[in-house]
Amino acid sequence: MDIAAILGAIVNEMRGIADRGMLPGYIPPLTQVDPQRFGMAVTMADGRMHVAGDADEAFSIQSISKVYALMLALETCGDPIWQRVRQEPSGTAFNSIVQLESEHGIPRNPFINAGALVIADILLTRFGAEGARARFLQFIRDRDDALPPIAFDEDMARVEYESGFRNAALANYMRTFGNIENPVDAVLKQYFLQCSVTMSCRQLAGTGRGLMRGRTAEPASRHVPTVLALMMMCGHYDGSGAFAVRVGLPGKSGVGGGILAIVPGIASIAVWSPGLNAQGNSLLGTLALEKLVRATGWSVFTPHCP
Ligand SMILES: NC(=O)CC[C@H](N)C(=O)O
Repeated sequence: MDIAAILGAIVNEMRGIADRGMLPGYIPPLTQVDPQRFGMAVTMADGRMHVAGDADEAFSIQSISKVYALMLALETCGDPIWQRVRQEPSGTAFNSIVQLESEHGIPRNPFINAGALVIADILLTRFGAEGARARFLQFIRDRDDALPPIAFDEDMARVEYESGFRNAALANYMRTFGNIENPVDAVLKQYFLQCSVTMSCRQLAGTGRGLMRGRTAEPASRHVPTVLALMMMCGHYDGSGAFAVRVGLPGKSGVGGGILAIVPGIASIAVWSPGLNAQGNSLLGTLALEKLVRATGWSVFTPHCP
């Protein structure tokens, strides 16, 4: 299968599409990004990397960071984290507050904002403020040591901190149920820093290698199947069902327009197109993944031999 040719064709097709979705107006720096940008990268289990379009341009990974935060929390704090965040799809927007009241401050899953705030709180309790920042960044860097340095975008984190009233409300509300242990301020700072990490598609696909669990990959974490199951069910918020139907891969989106998708045992895929659909997921990113999966037969719901 000629993955490079498939990616090249998809990039060409995407260039010609006029409706590129909406930029997220509530995070001002993200409205400055050129919606014409489009990149894709695929890392295969044998280590080969294929890239196309703007695959080396760094973008804000935003909620894709929730995957790494969850993995770090699972690997360092283990299954007790599931007492504070559940494993169920929410069916609500990424920043929704409605379920928290009737569900006593326990978020549905770690990929909606409320759940990710709890995970940030867990990391803060475990490592302290300085330690949690450092461990988080190191954890991503350790996913692929061939990568150029990955960093926080401190300006992005500050802007979100100054205007993130909804996230502040979520954290304060959960604190009233005792499900946030640290000062809300510190939790928000940790969460926004995590969201602010910038990476290119090439880097993002590289950091997904551990989730792909290719035959040549390093020993996989026992938590990988859990993380992939949650990505499939919850990785696109109230668009997760449609994403599973259209693409058929565990994936995680961010409002920066990136999506990380995993073909277990076969490939780690990153796509970036800044315009979003109504659920806040990359409009063309989703379409491109649909096309890639159709061309390769990589949906986990399609029988295939690696
Ligand atoms: N879906 C997302 O990427 C949301 C992340 C963003 N930092 C927020 O908290 O709103």
